[in-house]
Amino acid sequence: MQWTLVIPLKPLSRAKSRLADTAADGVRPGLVLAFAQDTVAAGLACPGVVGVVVVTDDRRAGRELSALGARIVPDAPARGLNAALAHGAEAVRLIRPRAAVAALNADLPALRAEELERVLCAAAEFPRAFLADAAGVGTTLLAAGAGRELRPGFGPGSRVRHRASGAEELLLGGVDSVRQDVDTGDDLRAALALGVGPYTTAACAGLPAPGS
Ligand SMILES: Nc1nc2c(ncn2[C@@H]2O[C@H](COP(=O)(O)OP(=O)(O)OP(=O)(O)O)[C@@H](O)[C@H]2O)c(=O)[nH]1
Ligand SMILES: C=C(OP(=O)(O)O)C(=O)O
Repeated sequence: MQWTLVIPLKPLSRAKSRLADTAADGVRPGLVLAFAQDTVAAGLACPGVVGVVVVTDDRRAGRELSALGARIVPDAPARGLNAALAHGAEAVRLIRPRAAVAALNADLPALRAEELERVLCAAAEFPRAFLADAAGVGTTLLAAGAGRELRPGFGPGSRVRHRASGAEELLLGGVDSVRQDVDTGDDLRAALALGVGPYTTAACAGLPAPGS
């Protein structure tokens, strides 16, 4: 199965507020952009991925991520994360009505293409499927096969919501890079331990050691 990823991204100046202790206001937007660049680059490097759509109103992010090969869709609904994801999936299916779509957070700086490939192969066995985040309470990926509505229920505690929605939980091991979202300084330290991509490596060079 060939997947189109739908990646939501808040305006950089407002994103990742929980990283304020780790990255000051002046540098946090660049760090958030770097997370998104590493996420998009790994997504595009995944053999099962035919395209990446980023739903964002941020002009700088739009420019940089489209230079990597993503298609940028404005966050026209402006009604939060799940409305943005539903809108992105619709934009994909206006062009390819039978597209399989997978929503993926933009904060996965350690994402590895081969691990994403394993998750998408597993998701292809079900009409809808999701992967829980490293903390075990949220979700990093929600997939919907051809002809299936995405029905995103992201946000705090989304793991139980996605399970209750009938999506299959993917209980795979060895896909830590797909689970490791970064909300806090501790998350960033965990992602650095897994090994982050080149954009985040460069953006972290000027930061104090996370958690110090
Ligand atoms: N397009 C769009 N993306 C969103 C919106 N809200 C959240 N996101 C993105 O959804 C993903 C998951 O959101 P969070 O992990 O809560 O990120 P965040 O809102 O930047 O983080 P905090 O400020 O710490 O809550 C990230 O990629 C965000 O950039 C929204 O209203 N529109
Ligand atoms: C968006 C989510 O949560 P967080 O803000 O913790 O990344 C989620 O897990 O659905």
